[in-house]
Amino acid sequence: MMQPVTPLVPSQAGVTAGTAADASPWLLRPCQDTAQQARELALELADRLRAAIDARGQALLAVSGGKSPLALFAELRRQELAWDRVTVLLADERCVPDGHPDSNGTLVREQLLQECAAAARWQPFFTTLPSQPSSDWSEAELDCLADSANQQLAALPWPLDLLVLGMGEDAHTASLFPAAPGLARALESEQRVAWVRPATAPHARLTLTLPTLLAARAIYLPLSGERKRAVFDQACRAASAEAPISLVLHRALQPVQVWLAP
Ligand SMILES: O=C1O[C@H](COP(=O)(O)O)[C@@H](O)[C@H](O)[C@H]1O
Repeated sequence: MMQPVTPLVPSQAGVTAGTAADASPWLLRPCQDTAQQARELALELADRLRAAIDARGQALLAVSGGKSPLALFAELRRQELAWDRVTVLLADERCVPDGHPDSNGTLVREQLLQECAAAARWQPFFTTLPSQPSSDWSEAELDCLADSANQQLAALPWPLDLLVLGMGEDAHTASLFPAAPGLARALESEQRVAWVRPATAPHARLTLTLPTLLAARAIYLPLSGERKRAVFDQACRAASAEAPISLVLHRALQPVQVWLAP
């Protein structure tokens, strides 16, 4: 059944529910611009981390890579909280060596784990990779890498306290890419991590699986730009593996908080 498209009508708090009929509606937060989005989202994420630490003595934070989160990371790393009780990991990683310009892990270490946030514990998906480029890796090699990541991550205090997602203009989120080899397993696996080999983007990837994403205690999706807004509007209509972000929006255990900037 088609879901109604969510109108953007801010409530008094500036947050609106996604759909009245949806069991886990997303929440919309309109922002004036990306600077305000980053500033206010960082304050909210810091409050969430403090609350998790108060409740459970520690916090598990997963962040996304790509180009969008730079302003958010610059604001978040300055927030004063008990960062030494926070473990930071990625929602997804490109299978490239540490220091590569496309490495999400390098981005997080250089842009987020600085200033106050330098005290956080960093949990990478991998530390070493096969020597040839990931485009040449066999499925057995990718299985091996995902198995090793699952072992590394097994001892973390799941579920995620806080998950900050991104979204591509092809409706991928984390590294759940539409129609990609590996996607079917990443959507269903009971493991934390699976591999995906996107046809439309460089590098094989490791990604948190859909069940792992959906179980997060809080999920934020900051978006900006008309093209991403159009993709998001489409994803609101129905849950479909052709638009993996829609699976998160429609099925997350907690309403996804979507922060929309022009
Ligand atoms: O490849 C990826 O893309 C998405 C979106 O990236 P952006 O550059 O459009 O912000 C990102 O969320 C994901 O972590 C990354 O690996």
